[in-house]
Amino acid sequence: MKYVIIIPDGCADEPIEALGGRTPLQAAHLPALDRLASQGSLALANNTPAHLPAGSEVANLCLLGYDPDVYFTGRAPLEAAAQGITLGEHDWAVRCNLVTIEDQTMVDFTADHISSEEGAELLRAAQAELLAKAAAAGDVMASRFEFVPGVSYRNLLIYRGDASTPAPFSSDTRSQAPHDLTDLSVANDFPRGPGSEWLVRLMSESEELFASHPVNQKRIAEGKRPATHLWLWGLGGAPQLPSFHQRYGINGAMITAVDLLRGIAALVGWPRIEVAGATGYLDTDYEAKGRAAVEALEQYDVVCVHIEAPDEASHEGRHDEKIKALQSIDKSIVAPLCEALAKHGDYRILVTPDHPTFCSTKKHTHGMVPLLMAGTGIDADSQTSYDEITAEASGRRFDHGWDLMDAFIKL
Ligand SMILES: O=C(O)[C@@H](CO)OP(=O)(O)O
Repeated sequence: MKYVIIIPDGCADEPIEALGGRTPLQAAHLPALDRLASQGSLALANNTPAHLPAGSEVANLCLLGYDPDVYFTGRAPLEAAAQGITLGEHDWAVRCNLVTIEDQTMVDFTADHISSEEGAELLRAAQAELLAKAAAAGDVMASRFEFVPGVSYRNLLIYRGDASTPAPFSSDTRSQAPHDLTDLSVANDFPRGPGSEWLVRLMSESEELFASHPVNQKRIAEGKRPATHLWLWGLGGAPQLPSFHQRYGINGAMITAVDLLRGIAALVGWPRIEVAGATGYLDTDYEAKGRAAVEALEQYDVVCVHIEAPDEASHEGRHDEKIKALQSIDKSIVAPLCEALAKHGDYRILVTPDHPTFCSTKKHTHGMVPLLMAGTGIDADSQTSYDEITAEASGRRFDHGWDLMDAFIKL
C-alpha cells in the first residue's frame, strides 16, 4: 500500500465577502480535488487543542499522529532538528525572526522576506555585539547563547547549558508568534516568565544595532523594508518523538521548503527530499514538488508533501493569492500524484491543512480543518467537492487530530 499526505498549510478559511460569501477553497477551481472528494470521504479534524498555540508546530505534529500534549516542547526545537542540531538535557532552542517593527507595530514578521545572506550577516553582528562582548566582560550566560542562521527571516538562537548553568527558561516562559501580531501593537507581547529578561534584552538591543547596520541601509536604499529587530519566541527543550516506523510500521519521506516540517521529519525518522525551486512562499515551484513526490512514491511507503504558500497568502491577507496557490496545488501536485498512485495498486491519499489561517485577520486560528481521504478501503460519501462546508456536512469529526493518522493508515 502506498500512502500520500498533502498538507496545504493554513488553507482552511472562513467565508469572505469579496468572494461572494465563499471560502477560498470554495471559490478556487480544483478539479483534481473535486474528483477525489467524489471518490472518497470528507471529515473535520482539530489539530490545535485550545490550550496550545494555534501554530503549525502543534498542528503538524498532531496531523502526523503525535499528541502535542505528550510530544510538543516548542517550535524552535523542531526547527533545530532540521539543521541537525541535537539539543542536550540542559539546552534550549528559541525561534529568532528578523522583523520590521515601526512605532511599536509589527509591520512585517518577515522583514520583507529578507534574504538568507542578509539575515546571516545581521545575526553575525548580533552574536558579536550583543553576546560576545558581554561574554568577554565576564557574563557567563551570554557565552552560552548562539545565533544560528536559517532560511530568510526564520532563524534560531540556541542556549547550550549544563547541570551548573541550565537554561534559564521553563515551560512557564511565554512568548508570542510574530505572524500573529501583523499590524498590531507589540508593546504587550514581549516574552514573559522565567528567563524572558534575556530574550527581551536581545530583542531591545537589536533595535540600535540594526538601525545603523549596512545591510539595512542598503535595503532601505533599494526600497525594501529593513530588519529592525530580532523577535524571539517558540522556545523549548529537546523533544523525544518515537519514529513513524515505530508507530505505524511503515517508512515515509517529507517534501517541504520549511525547517519546521524538515525538523519534524528528521525527528520521526523520515528523510527530507530537497526540491530545487521550493521556496516556502508564493513563488514556490509547484510542478517540481509534484514531480519529486511522484518519484518518491517508487521508494517510500508514505510520501508527505507540505506546501507553505496558502498560509503565506493568508498572512498577507491576499485571498486572490490563496486561491492561486490552491489551484496550483490541485493542478501540479494533487493531479499528478493521483495519476501516479493509480499505477501503484493499493493506495490511500489524505489532503488536509494543519490549521486554519484567516485572510481577514492574517492570523492562524484554533478550530476544525476540512480533510479528504480517498483510496483503497475508503468508501465514498455523498460529497463532490473539498471545502470547509462539505467537510462539516459529512458529519465525521476527529476531535483529537492525532487520531486521524491511525484511521488513515490502519483503517
Ligand atoms: O515560519 C513561520 O514563521 C510561520 C509564518 O511564515 O509559518 P507558519 O505560519 O506555517 O507557522
